[in-house]
Amino acid sequence: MDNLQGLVSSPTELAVIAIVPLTTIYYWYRASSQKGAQNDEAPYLVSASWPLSLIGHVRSVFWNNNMTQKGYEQYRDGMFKMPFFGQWITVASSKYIEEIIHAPESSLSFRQNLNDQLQLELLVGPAISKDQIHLTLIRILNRNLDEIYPELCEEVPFAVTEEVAKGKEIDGWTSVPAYKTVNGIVATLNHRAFVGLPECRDTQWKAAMAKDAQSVALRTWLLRLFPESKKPTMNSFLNRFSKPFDASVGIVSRIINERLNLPEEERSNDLLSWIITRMPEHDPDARLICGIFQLITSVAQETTAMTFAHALFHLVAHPECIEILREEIVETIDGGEITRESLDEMHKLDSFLRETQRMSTIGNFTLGRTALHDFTFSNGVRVPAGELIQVAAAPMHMDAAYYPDPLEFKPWRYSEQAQKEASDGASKEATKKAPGEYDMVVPTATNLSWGLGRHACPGRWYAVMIMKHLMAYLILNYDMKLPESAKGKRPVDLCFASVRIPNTTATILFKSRKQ
Ligand code: HEM
Repeated sequence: MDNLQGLVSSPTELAVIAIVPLTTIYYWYRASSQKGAQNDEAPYLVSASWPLSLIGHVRSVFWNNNMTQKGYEQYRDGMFKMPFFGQWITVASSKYIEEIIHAPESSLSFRQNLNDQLQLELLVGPAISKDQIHLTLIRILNRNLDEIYPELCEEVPFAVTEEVAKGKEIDGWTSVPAYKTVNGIVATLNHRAFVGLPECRDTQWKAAMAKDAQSVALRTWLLRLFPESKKPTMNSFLNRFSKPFDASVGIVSRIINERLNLPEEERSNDLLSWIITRMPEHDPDARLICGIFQLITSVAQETTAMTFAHALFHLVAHPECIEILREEIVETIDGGEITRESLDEMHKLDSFLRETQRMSTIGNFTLGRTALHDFTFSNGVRVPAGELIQVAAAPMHMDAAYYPDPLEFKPWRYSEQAQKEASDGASKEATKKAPGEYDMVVPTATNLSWGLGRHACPGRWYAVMIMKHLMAYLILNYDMKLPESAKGKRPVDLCFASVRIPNTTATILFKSRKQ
């Protein structure tokens, strides 16, 4: 448990971590009552016998990364079963990726898994779980990136200055808790893109959204403890005390009314307006709008903030990269401002970010699918109906079969490879087949940070745009370094359940280069 020491930054985090062992025991109890695996299912990685499997359940929460890595190495081209939140999930190796992504939704369901993880049907209703309105909205977001970009450019200096100013002055540098700072900056940027001014800078709005995100996460956690048939009753019971999105529904109602009083072409061009436009004008359901808005904001927030904070820790742990990146940025913008086009020309920056994402993949698993009926892989392994399938993404990203010197941080791994292939006549054909294969935004069969196939993250263009711009801005405008006490070492991550969370308490020192 030493990877938790010094990493808990608030009583809420402590409370959540304290609840986890109890929940784990409950999940273990529930999973132990399931019937054992049959011969045609994947082999168990750890003992499934009662009561030994409790150890496996505890390990899958606190040492999930070690456990997944062990299974990956032991069943290299195969599959194994491991405990995960009250289930025994089947974890497949890279050999089966194609079968998973090409299986129809009616047999391996992405939606069912998303619904189970987030309890969307009960908390938001069928607009997301069945009608997939979030996908329509993110498609609109992608079409509007050119319009949103200038707003983000305007917001970045404000968000960075505001968050860095909260730090402590030490010898001419400002010391800030890095992950918290990144979270604050990303939240402001997302709110600027999703709801616009003035709300994106309004502390009341941000507090309401954060409170809703927390209470919805807690409600989801609670509902997942109950069998499917009991969940609606439990949800109605909990609704007597508080309803989902209670904190923001009042503010959202006010904004809806303000916007509906404007002709459509005068409403701000943001996520909230796009949602409102898709609701019946005479009776827009503010709570439903909050639910859809909150879902998209939450998935955008956690993922982007964690990925960026990991990258920032890699940057200060490899200070030699700062000057090289700065040179590329200065040369690319050539005395002007950072633009969307210039971001496309920053190949080293792109490569640096992709390498940090490879080494610090935020989720051990990806391509999660629920088997809606018994599903049999080409190797004859059967996954029973209702069970979850995952692919071990993080171990794959550290596998020498796919990445030479996988444990070494090679920031220019992708830009150099792309350059080599472009200048190598013999491989031009291959380059043509996979344009931009090494670009950060491109999911591949060996880089699963965005998933793969038809459910690959639809928000990745937006996320990459934000992360590249923000990193370029910070490198241009700030000197950054680790405090002496870190002794040049990248702060240790918190690996909890299947998530790799950036160190929540470590600090980074910032100094404005304008002074
Ligand atoms: C660095 C940031 C991000 C990472 C690493 C990330 C990663 C992922 C991954 C791994 C998946 C699952 C893919 C699969 O299993 O095949 C996913 C799905 C999804 N992501 Fe992201 N994501 C990020 C940012 C965002 C942003 C900014 C948005 C919204 C603006 C977003 C919206 C979604 C949605 C809606 C889905 C579900 C797609 C579906 O229903 O088919 N993500 N993301």
